Amino acid sequence: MAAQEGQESTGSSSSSRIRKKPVCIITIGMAGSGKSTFVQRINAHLHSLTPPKPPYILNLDPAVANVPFEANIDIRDTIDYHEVMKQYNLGPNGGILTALNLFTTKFDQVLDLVEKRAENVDYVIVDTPGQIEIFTWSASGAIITDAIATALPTVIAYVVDTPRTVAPATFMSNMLYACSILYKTKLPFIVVFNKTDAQPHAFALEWMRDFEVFQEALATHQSTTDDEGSPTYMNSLMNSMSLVLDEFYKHLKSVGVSSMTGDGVSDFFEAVEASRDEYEKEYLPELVRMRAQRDATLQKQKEDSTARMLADLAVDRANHTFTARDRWNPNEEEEDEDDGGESNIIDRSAPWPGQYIDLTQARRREDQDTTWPRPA
Ligand SMILES: Nc1nc2c(ncn2[C@@H]2O[C@H](COP(=O)(O)OP(=O)(O)OP(=O)(O)O)[C@@H](O)[C@H]2O)c(=O)[nH]1
Repeated sequence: MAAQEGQESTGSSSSSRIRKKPVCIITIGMAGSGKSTFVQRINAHLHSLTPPKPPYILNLDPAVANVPFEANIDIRDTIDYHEVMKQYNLGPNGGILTALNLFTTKFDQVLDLVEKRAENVDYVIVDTPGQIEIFTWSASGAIITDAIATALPTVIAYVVDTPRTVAPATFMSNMLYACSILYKTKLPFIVVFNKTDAQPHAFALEWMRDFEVFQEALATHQSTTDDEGSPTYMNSLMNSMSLVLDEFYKHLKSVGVSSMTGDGVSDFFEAVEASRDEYEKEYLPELVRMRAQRDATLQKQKEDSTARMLADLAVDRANHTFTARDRWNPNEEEEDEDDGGESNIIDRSAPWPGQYIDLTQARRREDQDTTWPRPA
């Protein structure tokens, strides 16, 4: 409801005369933290609003057997994870990574579909693979995140299994991981302490607010001195880390949610709306600056290679054999790398006017003899 109110209350402002772009929520978290249940909960929340605001959902987990929500685009419709494992002779993690790599090659089509729907939805939700590192530390994860963040205001929802982080050392490891993702993506970041019905997250907020309380908790959980009475290496390390994290916590939004009961979901959407502003004020200008820098570098490279090519041509002109061989022949057929605009990403939702969706492609059929391209 908060999100809805947030949108309506700004409805009269001059900036909102142009329709706001949807916010993309990328859900990341350790295996079993409750990502899919969380996505289903926020999906249900958006459907329950008046009027309902159904989101556009992307499932990027090729290995998941069942998802509790109806995804609009599902990686499993395009990539058969078991087939990838078989053909490339891979284990489960290699299979998920290769499936994600293959899907990334089609991500421009996904973005096209998302952008077509941007007029009609307020939120795009992305569920990521269960093995967190496959998304956060792979080239394809970075490409997908960057592509989405360039097209839409984007926020990372980092889902934490609260009952499993009550031990200070585990809590700190989880927060260090969150910190690494924040610095890698540089996107607005919300820590979602999930499963608060099983374990309230007040302890986590207290540890994040006051590092001395956290250090006390550390001291009670493990011995802080060795046999000679000096602080143990682990103790010193964790104390220093907690000081580093103290800075990180200052820039962090955190909410407690129960994906089971729905408790805290409104707080989450308030944090999302605040993150949209953060994206527009901080991330977008930085993105524009980096893009301008990249364009300038590319332009410089282009000018350098043009200069080199002209110099080479000057040398070649002295040699008539090369000149004759390299002359452009208009009758020669050019190699066409375009696939003719053929699309094989499936949008499961109702087609919009003019859009043809071949539902026979919605599931890979047993009789299809697909040969995946070998990885380079
Ligand atoms: N008590 C409680 N259990 C939850 C909550 N959210 C998720 N769970 C449970 O946590 C388990 C894992 O949930 P999933 O949604 O499958 O987690 P996931 O992160 O998507 O799992 P992977 O995709 O395998 O990484 C399931 O048994 C859920 O029922 C919650 O808010 N409260």
